[in-house]
Amino acid sequence: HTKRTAKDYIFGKLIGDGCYSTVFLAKDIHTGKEYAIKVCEKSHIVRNQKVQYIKREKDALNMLFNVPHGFVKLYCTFQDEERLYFVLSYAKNGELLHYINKVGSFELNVAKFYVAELLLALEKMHAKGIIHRDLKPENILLDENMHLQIADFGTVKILEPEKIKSPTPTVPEDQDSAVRSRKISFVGTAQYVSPDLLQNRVDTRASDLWALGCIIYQMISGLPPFRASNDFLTFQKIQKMDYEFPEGFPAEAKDLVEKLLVLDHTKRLGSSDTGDTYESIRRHPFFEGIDWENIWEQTPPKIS
Ligand SMILES: NC(=O)Nc1ccc2c(c1)=C(Cc1cc(-c3cccc(C(=O)NCCN4CCCCC4)c3)c[nH]1)C(=O)N=2
Repeated sequence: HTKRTAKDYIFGKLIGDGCYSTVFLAKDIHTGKEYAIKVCEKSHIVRNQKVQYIKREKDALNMLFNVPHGFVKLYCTFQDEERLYFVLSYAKNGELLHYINKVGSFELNVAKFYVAELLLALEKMHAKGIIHRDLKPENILLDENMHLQIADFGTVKILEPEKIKSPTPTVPEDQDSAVRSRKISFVGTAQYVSPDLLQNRVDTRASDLWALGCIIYQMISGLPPFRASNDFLTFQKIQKMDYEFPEGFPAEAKDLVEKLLVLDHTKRLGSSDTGDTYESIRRHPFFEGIDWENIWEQTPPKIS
């Protein structure tokens, strides 16, 4: 069909809001299909020097379009005088955070299921050299069948092809700075940002593995491990590894979290895995009983 414009959609409720974008539920007037349309104000993007982030988001989403499960899809983009539009999958059941807050904390079988789907999605993303850098329960969505979809690729780093296979971290220079300085102009959401990103300005796939550890902790306890009244104090807690497990936190989950929340990113579980799967994480006893080959076809356990 011809290039879409905003006139091809009926815009509905606001379903997401960020510093540089607003996400609306929208219906395609020709097909009746529902989408999430992410709208970015051009002037705001340019003024805040975020053009690179928008380009990387589109590249990452295009790289992931043919991965059948685990990610929102980018169907098309268009623009008008003032705005950029990304037509994305509508994950009808919204944010994982909503469910964690609604039930307080997940039962172990529910946490195990969603952590396994999240790990499979991370494997696909990292195998293509895409580091998300802002994984958190707000960016993890649930589709109409309650399967997981990672959203918001506005913070990604895309490794050059020659660096994709290397198990060692990427060199400190960052795509965010024009010169090969060690400054990283981007840091994710305080509660989930890795110490390596905070300290020596290196963001690698292991940064996402740190966030995975934080998300597992939060699914089971209801709150992220590192939290304080402001971001600076949160960063301090992260760098001092100042967190503890609540009474009754399941032993296997505790062991897995402790193997992911490791200050040295080269020693994090999975950091030394070289293939396209995190075998050392898949083998952990926490995942006992997970059917890795068929999980996307299974009916997710009820969140209650
Ligand atoms: N920054 C980004 O890129 N953000 C994005 C990108 C893509 C995207 C995205 C965000 C989405 C966010 C989203 C938000 C919601 C949502 C928000 C608020 C309410 C509801 C809602 O009521 N859904 C109906 C089912 N609910 C589910 C939750 C319990 C009550 C009943 C959905 C659904 N999907 C989405 O579906 N697709």
